[in-house]
Amino acid sequence: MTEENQDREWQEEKNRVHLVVDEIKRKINILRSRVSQLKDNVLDIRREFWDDVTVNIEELDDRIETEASIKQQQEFLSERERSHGKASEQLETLDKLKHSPYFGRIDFQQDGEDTEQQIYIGLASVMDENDEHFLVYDWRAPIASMYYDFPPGPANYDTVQGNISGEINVKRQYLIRDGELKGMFDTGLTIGDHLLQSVLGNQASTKMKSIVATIQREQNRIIRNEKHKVLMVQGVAGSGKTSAALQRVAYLLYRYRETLTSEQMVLFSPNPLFNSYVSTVLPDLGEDNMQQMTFYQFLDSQLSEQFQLETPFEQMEFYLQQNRSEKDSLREQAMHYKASFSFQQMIDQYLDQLAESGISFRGITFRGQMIIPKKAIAQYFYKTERTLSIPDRLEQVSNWILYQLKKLEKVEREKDWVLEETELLDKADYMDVYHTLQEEHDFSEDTFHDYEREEALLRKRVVNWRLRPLRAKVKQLAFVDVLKTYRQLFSQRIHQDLAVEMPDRWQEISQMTDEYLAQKYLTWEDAPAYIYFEKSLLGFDAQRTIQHVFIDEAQDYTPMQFELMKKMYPVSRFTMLGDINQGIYAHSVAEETILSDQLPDEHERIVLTRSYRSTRPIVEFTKSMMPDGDLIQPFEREGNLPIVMEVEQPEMAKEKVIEQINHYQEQGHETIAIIGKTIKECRLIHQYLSDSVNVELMSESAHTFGKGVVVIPVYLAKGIEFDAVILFNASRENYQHELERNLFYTACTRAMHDLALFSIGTPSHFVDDIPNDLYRHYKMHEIPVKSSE
Ligand SMILES: Nc1ncnc2c1ncn2[C@@H]1O[C@H](COP(=O)(O)OP(=O)(O)OP(=O)(O)O)[C@@H](O)[C@H]1O
Repeated sequence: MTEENQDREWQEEKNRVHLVVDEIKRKINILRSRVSQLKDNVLDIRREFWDDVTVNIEELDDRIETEASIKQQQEFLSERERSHGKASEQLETLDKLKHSPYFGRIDFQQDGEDTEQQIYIGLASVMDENDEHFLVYDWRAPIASMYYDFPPGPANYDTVQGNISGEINVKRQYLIRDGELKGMFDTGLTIGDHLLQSVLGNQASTKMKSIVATIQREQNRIIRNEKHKVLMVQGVAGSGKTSAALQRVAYLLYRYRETLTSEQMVLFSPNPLFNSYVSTVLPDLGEDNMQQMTFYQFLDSQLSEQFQLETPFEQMEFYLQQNRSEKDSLREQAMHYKASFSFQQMIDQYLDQLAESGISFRGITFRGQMIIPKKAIAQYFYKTERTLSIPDRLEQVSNWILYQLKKLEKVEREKDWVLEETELLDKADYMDVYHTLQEEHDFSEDTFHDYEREEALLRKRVVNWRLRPLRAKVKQLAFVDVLKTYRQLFSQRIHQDLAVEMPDRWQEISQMTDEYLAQKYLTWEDAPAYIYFEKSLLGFDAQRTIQHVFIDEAQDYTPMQFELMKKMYPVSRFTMLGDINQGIYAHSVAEETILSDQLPDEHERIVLTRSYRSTRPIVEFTKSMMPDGDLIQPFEREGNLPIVMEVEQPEMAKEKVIEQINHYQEQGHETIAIIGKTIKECRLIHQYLSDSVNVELMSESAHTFGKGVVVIPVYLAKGIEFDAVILFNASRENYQHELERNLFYTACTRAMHDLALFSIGTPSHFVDDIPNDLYRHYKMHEIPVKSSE
């Protein structure tokens, strides 16, 4: 293109930006007055709510009419509120678009058509003044997918009517800030190395950013995938798994906007810090956040008050402790076994046995008296139809018990204690009884036996009131002693009959498990198993409204945990994202995880190998420590070589770390993480540094982090990134086991621009695997000061 043409084109594009921004501003003005009108409307309706309702409660007909009138008024108010909410959201989106209305363009010539279409792509659609043509297409529109999927040349996209093919003649990126065109580039194969370079070169933020302008083709496959019930993504560190997952949520909310809402989606995240880290992405995209929770919160909500539940981080701290006792190593073995598929099979087989015999029941007592002994309940249960599931059979038992309670109720009403307790009834009960009597009079005109009738009604109330909690418990199937039944699994008698693989020291493991259960303490490895067992026995209270479940850091989930989720969310689709190299729980190294497992369901697997987060030197360094590291490709972004600094003792490390922090801050790094292996180590680091540097300690309870320097254990830094990372003690002593390799790798891959490893003593052998030219190695010796005599 000649320079003159270039200038002309630049001017045209500049003018177009102004034109679109002007149209957006015009729309904002109209919308603003509509929003304020709707707001006044809503306030007026609320203020005058009762004026417009006909209230008359004298007669039955009047009451019905009053109710209808209230309902009508309520519906009118809700409709206005909804319209106001919708218009306010549109206004917010337009406010964003006014600064940057679009970021991309493709010129597409559809096969068989004469004219080409210019498709401008932005955060949301904008129509022209007459609502006839798109000035901007939403990035999620079907036609916009070609922007992410194809370089200039032949291209196609799917629509509801079928696939449409043609030719992309121009593919262009724009940088528009404050409503002004700042730059534009014609792009080739990948979307704007230019733009991506500049985005990735920015400082890390304490909140995750949206990537719509630079989504890569392989990420787009994740975002728009709709074929399979289970989508599984194995992506290397920093490959954009979380980013793609969040854009996918936004995509689905757009694609199914008539039927899907953010409340019907759940994201399982690794820790509460991560929750807040990603919380701004969807609102930035103009969508509401989906539900977010950790698996711990999920389990905790299921266990209610029954148990004390160990957190995954407590388990991790246990696992990482240096000096282990004999009992500790037994628990370690138990942790592996309980994460295995064999253990799930053991539970399933045990459940099969329980269908024949062995469930422990609780007898039903009323006022201290046994009314239905557990033996009778067991007998009734084991007489029910065996082809039915256990939960269905228990439902039958529940109905039978409720029927017995009904019979009992009649007998109890006549007893003396009931009369005594009528005095305990409150005023409202007496009033109710009085009204009932009055109504009865209205109908029968029979005032005879008033006193007896009142007493009978009061007696009925007392017994009903006393039986109510019992009935509720029966409905909850509390007559099944789940814990006792589960504990039987760990008694020798039961497991002898099970045809599953047992670990070497099963007997000791059983005993240990039983001891924990007796204390109502659930270790992290026991909790999913217990809930799986409980729900299989009593029935899953399935959440059928949830349509999509996203599991981030999926490599840390066991098949049993996944099984639980599938049963809790039976109609949901699953998107699972993880990295086998970042498995940091004991089981994720040795046992099956949902990423390594062959999923029985129909699923699609997408592999991401390009890492965007870190500079090329950091990726080259980190990938060299992983066995399959060759598969990891860095995005070409230059930077400093990582540093490995070996010091003799902690005092020296402290001094050097402070120097390094200062150096990073001078370079303009705003978020710096000093990563430790355990919280214990982090507390020590914090103590070392806090009198010289402003540092914040992040513990399990942390929900947000700010700019500055933080000290954080690896497991809480998961999924998050920082401008610079300092690994405090990368020594051989501290990092040696295979599980620790993953921790080590996860810590190092949190760095965007700079990475420094400090080692007190010889560095970990994971560093030995890295070629020397990929880092700078310093060894600091203390120079003995000669004392002058
Ligand atoms: N297409 C993209 N355009 C711009 N930035 C991107 C893109 N893909 C990823 N990134 C950036 O790369 C970084 C890593 O992304 P993200 O956290 O989503 O990766 P991840 O695979 O979930 O990482 P990890 O597993 O290591 O936690 C983020 O800063 C993200 O903004």
